[in-house]
Amino acid sequence: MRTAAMYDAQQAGDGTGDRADQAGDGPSRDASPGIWRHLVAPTPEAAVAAATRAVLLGVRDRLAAGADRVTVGLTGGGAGSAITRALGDVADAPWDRVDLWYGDERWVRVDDPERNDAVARDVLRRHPDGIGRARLHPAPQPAAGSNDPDVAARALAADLPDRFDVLVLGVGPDGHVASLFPDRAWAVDPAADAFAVRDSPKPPLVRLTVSMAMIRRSRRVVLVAVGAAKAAAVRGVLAGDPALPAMHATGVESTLLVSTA
Ligand SMILES: O=C1O[C@H](COP(=O)(O)O)[C@@H](O)[C@H](O)[C@H]1O
Repeated sequence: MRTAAMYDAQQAGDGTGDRADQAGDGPSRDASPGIWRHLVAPTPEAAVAAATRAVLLGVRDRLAAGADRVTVGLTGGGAGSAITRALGDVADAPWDRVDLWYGDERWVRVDDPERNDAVARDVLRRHPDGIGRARLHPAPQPAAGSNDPDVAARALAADLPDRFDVLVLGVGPDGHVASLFPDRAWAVDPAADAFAVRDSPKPPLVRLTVSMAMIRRSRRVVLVAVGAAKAAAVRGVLAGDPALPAMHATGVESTLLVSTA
């Protein structure tokens, strides 16, 4: 069985230039009214710290603007998990006014360590007086009697906020964000806020993901691309390669790409 790590290793050797013909009909980055910024961090740790600060700033700014609660989307993967752990180390944030979701989830049982939200559940449990006061909204899991990912995606869509105030998205080596992969149908249903992916090139095959439309309604998007394996994807995003989902992942107010290359 191919694992997610094997997939990443294979992707690290891939260029992205040969995908220009996959452009599809998704929205272009230029269409976004948001401000787009790229921060090159000297180390992975610095990248995680910068992304973590951006999330906290987004939470504080939203509350300062008068919101009762703040909606935050987290991401799985290496850097995403490190950001979630770093957020857990921040005790003095207004966590009791924060709702947390994941931008995508693997279609596995909630006790499976492959779940993206396994990290958040662990972090919330460890910090009951800090981030443990936030409300985590787990995506549906396969269960006896409700094993249809399409039904689950509709339930997820119904549980999602109107928009994320802050959405963190890891960038895969192939330029994927959430579970929206290049060469896959990530732009076909712009009306859906979430849908099921049944042919993920990165295991597991079946996932639930927010849509590009949902991503692009976010107030602030923080894209994180850490490590040499992501360098080609970062170059592609900077070059505006429309085949890369990450290139389209912009926020309404701002978009920050944090990378190490
Ligand atoms: O499978 C996934 O991969 C991406 C990127 O992960 P990374 O380890 O390459 O940073 C992640 O953002 C997504 O949530 C996850 O499901």
